Amino acid sequence: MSDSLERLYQAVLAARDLDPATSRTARLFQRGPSKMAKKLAEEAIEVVIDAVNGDAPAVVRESADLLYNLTVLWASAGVKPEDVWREMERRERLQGIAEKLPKSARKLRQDISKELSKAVANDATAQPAARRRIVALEARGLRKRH
Ligand SMILES: N=c1c2ncn([C@@H]3O[C@H](COP(=O)(O)OP(=O)(O)OP(=O)(O)O)[C@@H](O)[C@H]3O)c2ncn1[C@@H]1O[C@H](COP(=O)(O)O)[C@@H](O)[C@H]1O
Repeated sequence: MSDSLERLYQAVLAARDLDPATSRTARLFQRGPSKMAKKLAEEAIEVVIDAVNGDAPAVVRESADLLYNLTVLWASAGVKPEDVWREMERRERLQGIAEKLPKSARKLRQDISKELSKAVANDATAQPAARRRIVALEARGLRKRH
């Protein structure tokens, strides 16, 4: 799939400067990111409607339109397909690591990050409770890295 999207992305880049009268892509670039975003959102809704209606062939067609409009928006935003593949691979690795963590450790890390982000969100100095929560976490043997 990534090959097809990469070829489409290159075709979109090539069409960007064509005559808007004959190239939809050139017309989208001429009309700018808000028009691109509107078209992408419309296509996403069309995919949803066809999926809810159980119309698989229509989902296929609208998904192709959706991916086309997404690559146009990527090009406009300066995003390359490989940027997205890299992010997906990063998440895959994270998921892999998370799955390897023992449940207790993973749950504990989730508790810690929740507590610490709460403490950061509030003004920790003015919120003694937040400090107490962090101290409590430290007491559970989770020393800050120095
Ligand atoms: N992959 C696509 C592609 N997929 C979908 N579309 C267009 O996107 C539209 C999406 O369906 P819509 O129902 O929203 O379109 P519509 O009914 O015409 O509605 P409006 O957008 O006109 O309001 C369709 O009209 C398709 O023509 C595409 N247009 C171009 N490409 C490729 O983009 C490259 C550049 O082509 P040009 O834009 O024609 O230069 C080429 O490689 C093309 O194959």
